[in-house]
Amino acid sequence: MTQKNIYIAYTGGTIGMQKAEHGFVPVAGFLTECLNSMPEFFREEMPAFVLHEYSPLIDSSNMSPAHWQMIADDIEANYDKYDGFVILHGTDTMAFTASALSFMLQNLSKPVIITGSQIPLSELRSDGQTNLLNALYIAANYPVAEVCLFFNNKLFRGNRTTKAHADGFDAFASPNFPLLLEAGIKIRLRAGAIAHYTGEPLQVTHIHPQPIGIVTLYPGISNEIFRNILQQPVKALILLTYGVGNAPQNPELLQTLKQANDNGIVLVNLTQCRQGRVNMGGYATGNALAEAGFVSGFDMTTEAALAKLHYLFSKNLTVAEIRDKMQQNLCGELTND
Ligand SMILES: NC(=O)C[C@H](N)C(=O)O
Repeated sequence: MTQKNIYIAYTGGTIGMQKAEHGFVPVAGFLTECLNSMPEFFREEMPAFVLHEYSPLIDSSNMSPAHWQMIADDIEANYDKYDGFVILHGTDTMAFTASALSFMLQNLSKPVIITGSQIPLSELRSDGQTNLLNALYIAANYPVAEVCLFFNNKLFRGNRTTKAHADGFDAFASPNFPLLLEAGIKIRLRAGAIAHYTGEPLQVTHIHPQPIGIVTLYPGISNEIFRNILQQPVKALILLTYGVGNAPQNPELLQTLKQANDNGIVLVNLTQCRQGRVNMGGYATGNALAEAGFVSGFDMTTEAALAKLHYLFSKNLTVAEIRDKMQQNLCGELTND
């Protein structure tokens, strides 16, 4: 069997960091040096790989849509030369990048796996080696052709993930979608499907940063907050509602929201619960939001909804089309049936 060849796009994050005066920071060249000193990465069962280090390397708290574009363009430029792609990324905004790339990279017939670590690769007890080693091995041997996130022995659908633990190794969760694959003593495919070549070329959508508001409801929230956030140039509001999509039936608040909708702002209802989905027909308090113009985000994560809005607003679509597509399942990001 010919050895597979994997492209690693190294954007930064804890995995390649070193301790500095004010805390951990990424250091150019350091990760390659660490990897070269670890024979496990060069065993014959492992795929060949090249590592492309970005400059500057960043803590993922500094990620922006321009970086998502840089990663998507990098994959596109190297797409035909490699069997799969691993993106090394900080954990803080990994779920946002995974979600954005899932919309930006259409017709994938090769795996794109994002991973990183909670402890730098060079430190004692690092989770970086397991995460990267497995991501490379899975990209070569279990090529699930979608944007995935690998962490703590679990392969997730990228646009279903959220960072769920600030300082544990089990840092990611996919509350509304099963694992694609589990790496125990045996590697077992769960909801993931192994890639088959579709013949369709990769299609990359260019996205532009969009002004989008996100508000979490809480008892007593004032209408002033909404009036402020719904000013120009905001194009969409994600409201993190109670339970299955409920909000207080405050006439002034509902009028502010309805006015925003009439002004062409896309209003998306997501639940602030960790798991489950929005059903605005469940209670009068949810129905009032539907009447004000809210569309249901069903069981999307906030990360996926935000990335999807960026994606849709970057295409030449009308507001009505965007509202419509927010409720459709475009690439496995939501369940609406
Ligand atoms: N574990 C990590 O990678 C956290 C780091 N602050 C980052 O997101 O880049």
